[in-house]
Amino acid sequence: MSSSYSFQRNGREKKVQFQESFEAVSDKTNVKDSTGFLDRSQNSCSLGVSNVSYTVSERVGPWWDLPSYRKKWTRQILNDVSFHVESGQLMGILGNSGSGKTTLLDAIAGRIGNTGSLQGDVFINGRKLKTEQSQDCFSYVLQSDNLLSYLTVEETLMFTAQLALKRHSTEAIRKKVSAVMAELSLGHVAHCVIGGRIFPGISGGERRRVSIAGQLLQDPKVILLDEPTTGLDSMTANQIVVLLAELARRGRIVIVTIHQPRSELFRVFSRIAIMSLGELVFCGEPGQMVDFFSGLGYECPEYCNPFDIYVDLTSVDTRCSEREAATSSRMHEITSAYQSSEIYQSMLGKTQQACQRQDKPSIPFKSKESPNGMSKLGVLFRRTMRNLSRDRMGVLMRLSQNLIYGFFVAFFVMRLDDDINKGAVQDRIGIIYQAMGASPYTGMLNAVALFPALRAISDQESKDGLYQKWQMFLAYIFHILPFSIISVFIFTSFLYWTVGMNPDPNRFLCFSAVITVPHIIGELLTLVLLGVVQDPNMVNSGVALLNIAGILVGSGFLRSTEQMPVVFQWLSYLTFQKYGCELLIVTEFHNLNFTCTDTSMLPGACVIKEGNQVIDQGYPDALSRYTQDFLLLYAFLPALVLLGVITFKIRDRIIRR
Ligand SMILES: Nc1ncnc2c1ncn2[C@@H]1O[C@H](COP(=O)(O)OP(=O)(O)OP(=O)(O)O)[C@@H](O)[C@H]1O
Repeated sequence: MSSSYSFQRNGREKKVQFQESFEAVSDKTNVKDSTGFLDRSQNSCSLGVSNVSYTVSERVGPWWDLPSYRKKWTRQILNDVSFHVESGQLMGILGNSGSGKTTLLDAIAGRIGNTGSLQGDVFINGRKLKTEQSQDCFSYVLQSDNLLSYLTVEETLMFTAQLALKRHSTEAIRKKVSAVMAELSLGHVAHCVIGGRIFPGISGGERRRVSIAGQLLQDPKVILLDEPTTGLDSMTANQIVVLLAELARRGRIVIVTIHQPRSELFRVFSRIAIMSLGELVFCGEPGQMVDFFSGLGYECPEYCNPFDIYVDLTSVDTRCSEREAATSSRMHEITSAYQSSEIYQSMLGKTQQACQRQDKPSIPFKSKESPNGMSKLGVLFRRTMRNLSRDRMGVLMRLSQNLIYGFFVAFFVMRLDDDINKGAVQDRIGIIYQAMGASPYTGMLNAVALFPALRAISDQESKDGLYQKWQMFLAYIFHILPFSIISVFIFTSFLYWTVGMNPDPNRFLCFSAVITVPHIIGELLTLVLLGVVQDPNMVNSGVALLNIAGILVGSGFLRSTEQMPVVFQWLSYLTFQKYGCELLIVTEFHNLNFTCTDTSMLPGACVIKEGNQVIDQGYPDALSRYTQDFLLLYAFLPALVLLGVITFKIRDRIIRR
C-alpha cells in the first residue's frame, strides 16, 4: 500500500511517497479487537497536560571546587508544557538528548522524584489526576527491559498477571495472557526463554514486546513508553512503533518518546511533540507540523527525514557561545510562533472543553484486583525460585562455593592433632576463625551477583503498583534459605570430618547450625545495604569491612575480650561473631583432652591439658551462656530482615526513576 504527503519546498510542491506497512495501520480502522478486552465506545479517554513545569536546584560546581559548590542555581527542566491527546492516538515526543522527554513522561506518570518542584496539572477525561492516582491510571514502559532471564515469555506474563489480577481464575489469567501475546505477536515465542547476557534468548524487539505485554495485562487506557526503540535495528524499531499505533487504535492513548524515527513512520503518529530545553516547541498532527515549519520558512528538503530536520532546527547547539545564541534564538522564535498559532489555541480550547464537560466519564483506572500480601509473596517466591532453579551454573556455584573454600582449609590443615605441641589448640582456633570469617563473604558474593537484577525489576514493578519493594526482598530471602542451608551443610560435612574435629554427631550439628548463620547474615547484610546503596561494588566493600571489623572486635581471637578497651568490649556485643565464635569454641573444646609430648622440656609447655582450660581462659563462663549465645546469634536473622524491610521502604523514597 502507498500514500502520498505534500512537502513545500522552494515554493514548489513536491510529492514525497511514503510506502509503508504503517499504512496498514491507518487503513485498518475496522479491524476487530483480537483480545476482546476493550469496548472502544465505552473506553474513549482524553489526557490533558496543563502548564507542567519542573525545576531543580543544583550546585553550580563540583564538590572539589568549594566556592562554586556552595552556590546553587535553579534549573528549569520542563517549562510550561501543555498538550491534549485522545484515545486512539499515538503521540511521539521527539527532541535531542537532554531536552526533557523522559522528565515529561515521569511528570505525567507521577513518577518524578521529590528533588525538584513540580507545577501544573494532568487531566484525565477532564478530571484532575492526583499524584497517588497516577500509578493506577498509567502504564509506563521503561527504556530498559527488566525481565528474568530464565523464564519463558509465557511464564513471565503469567507471573505478572498473577501479581496484578489474582481474583481471576487461573484459566481466566491464562486466557488473558494468551490474548495479550496474540495482540503483541508473541505467540511463536511463548515457550522461549527471555535470555540474558551470557546465553541467548528471544530477540531485542521481542523483549520490548514482552515488556509492553506485561503492561497491557492490566488493560491500561494510557500507555507511556520511554524510548522503546533504543538499541533496536531500524526495521525492528519501525515494527515496534507500528505495533504501538495498533495498540492506540484499539482505544488507548499511547505516548512514546523516541530518538530519530524513520521518515516512513511519519503518518503512523497521530501527534508529534518536539521538545527542546524543556519547552514544547511544537505539538500537533504530522501534516500540521510540515505546514507549520514551512510557514516559518523552514522547509523540509527533498529526500530528508522531516523528524531529523525539525529536531535539528529546534535544538540548541552549545558547542560555542555564538552558535548557542543563534540556535537558542531560533528555538525561541519557533516556540513563540507555535504558541501564537491556531494549532496551539485549538489544543488549549480542547483541553478546556474537556474540563468543562458535564458528563465526564470517570478516570479510567487499570484493572486492579491484586492479591493480598501473602499471595503476592507466594507469587514472587515461586517466580524467583523458578528463575534460579533453571540457572544451572548459579545453583552449582551457590551450593559449591563454601565447599570449595572448605577444600582450601582442609588441604592446608590436613588432619587435626590432639598433641598440644603439634597445634592441637592453634589449628582448631584457626579453623573456627576461618569458618566464621569466610562464610559471610560467600553469602555476600551471592547477593551482589543475583540481587541487583531483581532489585531493578522490583523498582519498576513496585512503581507499576504490583507489589512493594520489601516484598521482593522477603521473597528473595525465602528462596535463598534452602540453598544457603544445604550449601553450608555440604561445607561443614566435608570440613568437620575431613580434618577430624570433635567426633560427636551432636557437636557436628551444632557446628553446622552456627556456621549457617554468618553465611546467611553475609547475604542479608548485603541485601540490607543494597536497599539504600545503589552501587553493588560499594556494598561489597562495606560488607567486607564490616565483617573484618566484626571478627576483630567480636571473635576474641586477635585480642581477648578482657584485654580490649571498654568501648570495644561493648561494641563486641553488637557483633554476631562474638556469639558465633564463643559457641564454636565451646562446641569444639568442651571436655576435649589433649596429649603432650614435650620434647623441649620448656617450663609450661604442657600446661594446657584440656579444652575446658581454653574456654576458661579466653571465654570465661561461655558454657553457661551456650543457649543464650545460640538465641542471640539467631536473633540477628530476624533483626536484619526487619532492617531490610525498613531500608526497602526507604528505597521507595530515594529512587527517582
Ligand atoms: N532531578 C533532576 N535533577 C537534576 N537534573 C535533572 C533531574 N531530572 C532531569 N534532569 C536533567 O534534565 C535534563 C533532561 O533530562 P531527560 O532525561 O528528561 O532528557 P531526555 O530528553 O529524556 O534525554 P535522553 O533522550 O538523552 O534520554 C537532563 O539534562 C537531566 O540531567
